[in-house]
Amino acid sequence: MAQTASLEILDGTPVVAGTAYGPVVWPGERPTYDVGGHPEVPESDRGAHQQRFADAAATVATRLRDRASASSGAAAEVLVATAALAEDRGWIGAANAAIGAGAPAEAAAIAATEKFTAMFTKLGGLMAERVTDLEDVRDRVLAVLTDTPEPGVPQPDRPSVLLADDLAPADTAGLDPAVIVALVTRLGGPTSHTAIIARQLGIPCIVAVSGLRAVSSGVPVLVDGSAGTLTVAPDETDARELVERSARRAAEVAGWRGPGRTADGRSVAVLANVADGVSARAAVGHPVEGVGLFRTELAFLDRAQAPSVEEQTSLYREVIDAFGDRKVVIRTLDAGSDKPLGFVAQPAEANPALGVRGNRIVVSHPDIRTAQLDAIAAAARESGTSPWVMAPMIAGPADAAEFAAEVRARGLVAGVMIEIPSAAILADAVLAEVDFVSIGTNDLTQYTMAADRMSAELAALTDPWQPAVLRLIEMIGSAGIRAEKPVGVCGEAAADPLLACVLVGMGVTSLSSAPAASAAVGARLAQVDLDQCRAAADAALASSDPVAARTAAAAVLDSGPSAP
Ligand SMILES: C=C(OP(=O)(O)O)C(=O)O
Repeated sequence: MAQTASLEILDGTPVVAGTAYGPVVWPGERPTYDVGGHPEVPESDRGAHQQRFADAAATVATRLRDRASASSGAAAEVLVATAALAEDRGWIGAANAAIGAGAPAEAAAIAATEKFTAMFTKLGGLMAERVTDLEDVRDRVLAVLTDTPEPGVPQPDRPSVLLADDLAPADTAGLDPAVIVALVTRLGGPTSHTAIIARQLGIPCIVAVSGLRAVSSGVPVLVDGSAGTLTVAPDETDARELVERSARRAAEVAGWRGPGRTADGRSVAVLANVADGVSARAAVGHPVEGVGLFRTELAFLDRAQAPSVEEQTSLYREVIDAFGDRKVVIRTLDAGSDKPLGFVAQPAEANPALGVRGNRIVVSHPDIRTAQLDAIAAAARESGTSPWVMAPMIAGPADAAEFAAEVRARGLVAGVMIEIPSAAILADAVLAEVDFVSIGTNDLTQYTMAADRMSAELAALTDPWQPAVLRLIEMIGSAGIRAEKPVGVCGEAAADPLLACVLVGMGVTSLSSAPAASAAVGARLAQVDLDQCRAAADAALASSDPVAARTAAAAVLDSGPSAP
């Protein structure tokens, strides 16, 4: 818990952006049952207890399904999944076994749940996040068995902030965003059901906040879903102003249609990352100006045989056709490491992220790259367009020159990803060999920080705001300015509106990310001018850690466009 002169600020993991202010409400008490306080059930009554348990579980499942029918989207899916837990054969079987050994139905519900939650917790990750769901089912069954009210979230009489240890899907799915203006939980991760439904409802949300239990019902709090902070008893006028500012920003994002440019008119293409024709056609519905990264390997992950040139041509046509004459950047297969391809036979590697990955397969499988470039060239000819083509995992100018020669021999525009620190350090020499570069910040961060991008434990290290990563990006951006060649970013960093402005200040000319992020990025860029972006980049670069870099950049960017 951070503490300023008079304010307590709790930190957590940000899940849904937005700012909200209101008094705290906590969910009501869950039903209790004293397991030890009941005698063993005589054998003759055990059948009746098994029936009571089965009826109670069926009642809970039916109620959850009825609520699912009255909901939609993720909320409905989550409620159906929770109903299925109430009917789970393994869980019911464990309860029947406990009753068979003499436990009353109530104690059996508790024992069966304990057995499964222990197992889920041991498995960790997504399974561990299902513990809350099963405990909720248990409490609902207990409520039916003990004839007490169903547990759940209170209905406050004014807009309030809901705090909880964790919320069961059935609680979250029924929330009214007009009454519950923010959600903050002590437990849970960004993929928990609380998080999924908060996203669907658009309720600002933070999870994994320690110290939350010390905040009592009725205390006013300010929730910042972007920063992941909860401020206890803030100044009311300041808090309301921050909420209004956040609402204005949300409206600007909703209304942003592109094209990407700063307030003073510097064009920055806002592009989409896609995986195939389906995702490309979906991306067209967002305010994007084209495709900045077509991850071609994702279409072939389950294939044992290499796709033919014809099949590839038609896949590439689908993406090109979705965008008409707009820009499309196609990346050659990024095979290996976390994306192994069955048709790229590779001996087992002790350390695949540092192994034969991406463009490096050309040494052992030159025919695969040749076929892919031929297919891209055919798609370009057939569509009468000129897609840009780039290779992943390029270590330096020699790799870049070899790849560019192959691409240009087919009349296509040649570029490379910069995601290995060596290529960033040699950015001038790399740019001399190609027409453009695109920075893969996910891998650049992984390789710069020597931290596996898949590791939740190392999340603080795999943060693209790490000053060392920013320094490398700045080196690439400056090299692009000197070479007068485009420098894009196509990693997740391009989806962070604040970081996007910093990247532009470093010389980045296009930003490509999940299409859903495009409006927030474009709207933020439209609020700042290029000098501000440069000043924000300088402020971030002068910082010694990622949190300080973000704070310093935000201070510059939030100060409004610089004077003309
Ligand atoms: C865009 C990138 O590539 P990948 O597909 O490996 O995320 C990156 O590394 O930033």
